[in-house]
Amino acid sequence: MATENKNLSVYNKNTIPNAKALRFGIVVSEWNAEITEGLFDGAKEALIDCGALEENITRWNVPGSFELTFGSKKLATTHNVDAIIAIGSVIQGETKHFDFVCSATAQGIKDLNVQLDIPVIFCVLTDNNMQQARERSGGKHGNKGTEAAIAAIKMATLGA
Ligand SMILES: Nc1c(NC[C@H](O)[C@H](O)[C@H](O)CO)[nH]c(=O)[nH]c1=O
Ligand SMILES: CC(=O)[C@@H](O)COP(=O)(O)O
Repeated sequence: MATENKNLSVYNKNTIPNAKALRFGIVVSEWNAEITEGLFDGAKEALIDCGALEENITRWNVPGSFELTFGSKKLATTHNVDAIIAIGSVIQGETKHFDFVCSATAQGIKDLNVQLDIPVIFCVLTDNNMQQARERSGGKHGNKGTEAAIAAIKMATLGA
């Protein structure tokens, strides 16, 4: 199912564990800040709506999506968190750089999920244009930050 046919912000709290005892790290890329701030707001709002305490949410900023891997690894190895949400917005430009940034970021975050003992949630939009990014960070398709927060809670409590 494509995002076109799904609202990223819809969730059923009855199916989600309470997050009161959980600690979260959120690493936010500064590229396309209009988009990444919207994703961050959606993620933070959903975490708190599901019981997380604001003081248990640690935010770090990194320059771009490519740096999300290092930032997430450093946060995970220096702070006691139960899950990390890596937030970025990559938008196609004139060159192939988009392809390399998207691939490296996805592979890097995937690798962290193999190497670390906590989940790192891939909250990186990879859009053809700004309109698509706006539609997925609080627009008509909802907010991928919300979706990522729910995934973080579910993965942090997996098997509990
Ligand atoms: N064009 C975008 C970038 N590019 C920057 C890279 O992510 C990286 O910071 C740079 O190559 C230095 O290592 N980053 C985004 O997050 N979004 C873009 O659209
Ligand atoms: C994803 C990018 O790095 C891209 O926005 C950079 O733009 P360009 O390909 O025009 O240099």
